[in-house]
Amino acid sequence: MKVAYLGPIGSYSYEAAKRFIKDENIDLLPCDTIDDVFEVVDEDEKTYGVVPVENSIEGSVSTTLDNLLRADVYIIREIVLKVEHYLCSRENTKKIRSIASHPQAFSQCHDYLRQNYKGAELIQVNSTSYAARMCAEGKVDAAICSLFAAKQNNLQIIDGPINHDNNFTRFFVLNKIPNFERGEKNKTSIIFSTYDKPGSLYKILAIFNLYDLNLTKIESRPAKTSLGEYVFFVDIDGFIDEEDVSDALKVVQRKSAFYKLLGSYSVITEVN
Ligand SMILES: O=C(O)C(=O)C[C@]1(C(=O)O)C=C[C@@H](O)C=C1
Repeated sequence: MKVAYLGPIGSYSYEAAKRFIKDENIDLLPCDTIDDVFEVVDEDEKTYGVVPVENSIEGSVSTTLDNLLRADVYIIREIVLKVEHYLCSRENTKKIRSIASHPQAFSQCHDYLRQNYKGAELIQVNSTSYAARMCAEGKVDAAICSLFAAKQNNLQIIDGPINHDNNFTRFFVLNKIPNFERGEKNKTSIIFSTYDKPGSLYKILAIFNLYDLNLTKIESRPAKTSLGEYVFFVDIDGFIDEEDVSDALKVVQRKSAFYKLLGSYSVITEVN
């Protein structure tokens, strides 16, 4: 068994992957992009994948949602981590003209950057740990990354945490096999689309109401078929083996133009 994650070592996805494997001696496989993580999971049922899906400040990671729509993989676990970003550099200097990080991390530090580094060039890269590596190689003046990534790359901490308060990211663990395992806190995720008729979304939502199910998230994304066509991502409080959940989903499936079960999984929340 292997666990693929958005690398290199020291990304928040790496932290989430470590929470998933606990102390077991399992190979971690760093990938350059979220697309690559989905690809390796889709190709090999022995490989698990860890991807970020949603942040409490910046919202959904659209690449992850789009891959969930496309790929033939399932969500088997959710991991929630508190995310704390630091501004790091090779030297303890205030002269910072270029800063590298992941776009999500820049957004999570938006106010700090506006107040302190308004003129700096912000260079978007694939992950915060990649940004740390670039900084160590002298390609940028600073990086926004975790303490662990800074340490891995021998960087000095200039400031931090520099993110907005209440900064949490949800990660999904993916696998090709729908090996759904219930835990203490469980969720079930689906994607559906409606027919283009008055009240069609309302009628689907009425099914969840009828079965007294709590939705923890609903989000629309372009269906990528034509402009104005959408799919809806829904997370439900509850596990697929609960009668109300499985009965409701049977009806939702019957009434939807498109339906996909993404997974039923337990949630691990680690907020330090
Ligand atoms: O760049 C990383 O370290 C990641 O794991 C990606 C990611 C994200 O895409 O949301 C993960 C957590 C943080 O919210 C910022 C970046």
